[in-house]
Amino acid sequence: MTTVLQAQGLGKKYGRRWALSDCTLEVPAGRVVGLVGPNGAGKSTLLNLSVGMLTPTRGTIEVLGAPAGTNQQAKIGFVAQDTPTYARLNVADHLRLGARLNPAWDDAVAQQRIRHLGLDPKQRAGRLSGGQRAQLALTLGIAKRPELLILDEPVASLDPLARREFLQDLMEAVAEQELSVVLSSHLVSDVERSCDYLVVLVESRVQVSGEIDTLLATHYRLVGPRRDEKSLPAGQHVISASHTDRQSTFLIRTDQPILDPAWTVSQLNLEDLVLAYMGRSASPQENSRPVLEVQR
Ligand SMILES: Nc1ncnc2c1ncn2[C@@H]1O[C@H](COP(=O)(O)OP(=O)(O)OP(=O)(O)O)[C@@H](O)[C@H]1O
Repeated sequence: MTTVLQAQGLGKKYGRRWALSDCTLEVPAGRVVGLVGPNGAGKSTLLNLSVGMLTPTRGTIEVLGAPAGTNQQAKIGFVAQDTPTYARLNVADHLRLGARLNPAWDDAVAQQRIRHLGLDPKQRAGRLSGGQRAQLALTLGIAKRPELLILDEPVASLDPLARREFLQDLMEAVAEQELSVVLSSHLVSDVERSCDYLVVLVESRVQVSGEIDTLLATHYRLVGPRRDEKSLPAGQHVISASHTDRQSTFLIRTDQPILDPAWTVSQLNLEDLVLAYMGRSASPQENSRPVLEVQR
């Protein structure tokens, strides 16, 4: 399997309002994918569609080679944004339930994580803190040993140390088993630390997707005398532009060497890159180039 998630013209409508519309996306297998985008971009809607919790209004979505929601439950781990647990069941009950429902359940991993987190097996989930509940839900997701683990803002409620440890656990799980991960996050630093593939979603549209190393190696900041963006060579795709009276700054994507000596050229870090693509929604009329043209 080369693709774990494939969406084509995918849309979801609530009443008259589109939560996601015309989303086209392909996620390769064996990656840790960071799904990033502003509030309301449609990330949770996309992830819920991918596990069959929602059904598309339009378009298609395939997960692990089959339409989303069709008999894939054993192969997919999903931790929703509100990290659902059963309030009246205790921690040990959750592990027992996990073992009962999941054929590939790894009890040693589950027990070890619970011990390491210092969670009391007899504590009811309803009495855990928000962060502890998130840790319990994440433990269930990892111990299930899925082929694909989908996490909707998994670390949002964790303290910084717990966040780092969780991402470390996740990377270990990825290294040990053939696991693909898609996680949404607002924290670019966490994406940088744990993901090797990036998808930026803005207003339902994939603005850019690709291997993070490749993206970083092909994006540049050009600063130099004021220029019109139309004067740039055809292979230099402008992601954002800003001008003063005498100076222009362009964030561009290109595979080719930048030969013009008028430019001071620097590479972007991941945060610059993400923010540049997130900013493209602010002026859609200027952003007339089709999104996929800037994908590799
Ligand atoms: N159940 C619902 N009913 C009506 N509108 C909804 C519902 N769920 C989501 N929406 C709308 O769909 C759009 C996309 O929401 P979604 O939760 O997918 O975004 P998101 O990218 O996950 O945002 P955030 O980063 O804030 O979690 C938003 O405008 C939201 O208001």
